[in-house]
Amino acid sequence: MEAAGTDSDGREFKSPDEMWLEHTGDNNKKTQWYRDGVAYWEGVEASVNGVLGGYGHVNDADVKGSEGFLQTLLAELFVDGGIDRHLVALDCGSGIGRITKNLLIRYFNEVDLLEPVSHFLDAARESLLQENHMASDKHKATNFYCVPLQEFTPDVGRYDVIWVQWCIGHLTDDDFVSFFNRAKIGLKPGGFFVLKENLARSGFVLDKEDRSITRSDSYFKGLFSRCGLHLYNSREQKGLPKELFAVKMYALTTDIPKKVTKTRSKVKANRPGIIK
Ligand SMILES: C[S@@+](CC[C@H](N)C(=O)[O-])C[C@H]1O[C@@H](n2cnc3c(N)ncnc32)[C@H](O)[C@@H]1O
Repeated sequence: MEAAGTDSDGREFKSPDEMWLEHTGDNNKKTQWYRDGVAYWEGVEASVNGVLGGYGHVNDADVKGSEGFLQTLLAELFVDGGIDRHLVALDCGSGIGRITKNLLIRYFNEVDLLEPVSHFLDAARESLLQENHMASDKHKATNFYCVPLQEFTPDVGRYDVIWVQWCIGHLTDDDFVSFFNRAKIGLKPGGFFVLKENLARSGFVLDKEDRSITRSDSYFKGLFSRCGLHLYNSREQKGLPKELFAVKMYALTTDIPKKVTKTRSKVKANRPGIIK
């Protein structure tokens, strides 16, 4: 990966390798990088506005965009949109459980959440367990893991979908690749990843405040191929304020998937269904 990038002070780096070497080049620096990232979020209020960096009002557009993409994927990849399957998702870097609460819990029978910042995860647990109580036991938040992505290995074959949104920028390239390689074993046969992230126009932008990087589309594609992942589909998020980075959703599979064939008589039933 050779494209040049900048940091939030406008300093230029010739390549990501130059930047990674400077910030995470030995074990001490790397430990500090991850500590600083978590410390930043520990100082942020556990609210939608907090996890969205003061842009709480983009929540609805974000959820709508994600829902459209998820519906397409479920309809194309799972028989009858997965309606006859016990669907399980993992929400990575879940923050306060915004995505689980507004989207995943309606489509999946179980959702696990992974988040390294304990006051975010506590807020998620509180609001989702309340929902569990009110809803039928056919869909619920099940496990709450307080660990960072770079230290997490999922149970074998538990998940239909592993959702990774607005958190992978905290991981170095090597940890990005090893996370996805470990996480592959957590997918059921036919399961997939959704990665939803900000995009730099080219190269990368390092945010020195929260210790994260925003990668470009081609930077991501280089990493997907290092992970041995297949890019099944992608879609740009619409309706975000112009001053924000562009946002893209990627659906990634471990193999080239076969689209589910729909018979004529089943066409009507073949749409994604919300679990009731
Ligand atoms: C911008 S917030 C997004 C939260 C959530 N994904 C959402 O969209 O509402 C970034 C999240 O990444 C989490 N995070 C920071 N470092 C992480 C790491 N190493 N592994 C996993 N998550 C991390 C933060 O604690 C925070 O909850």
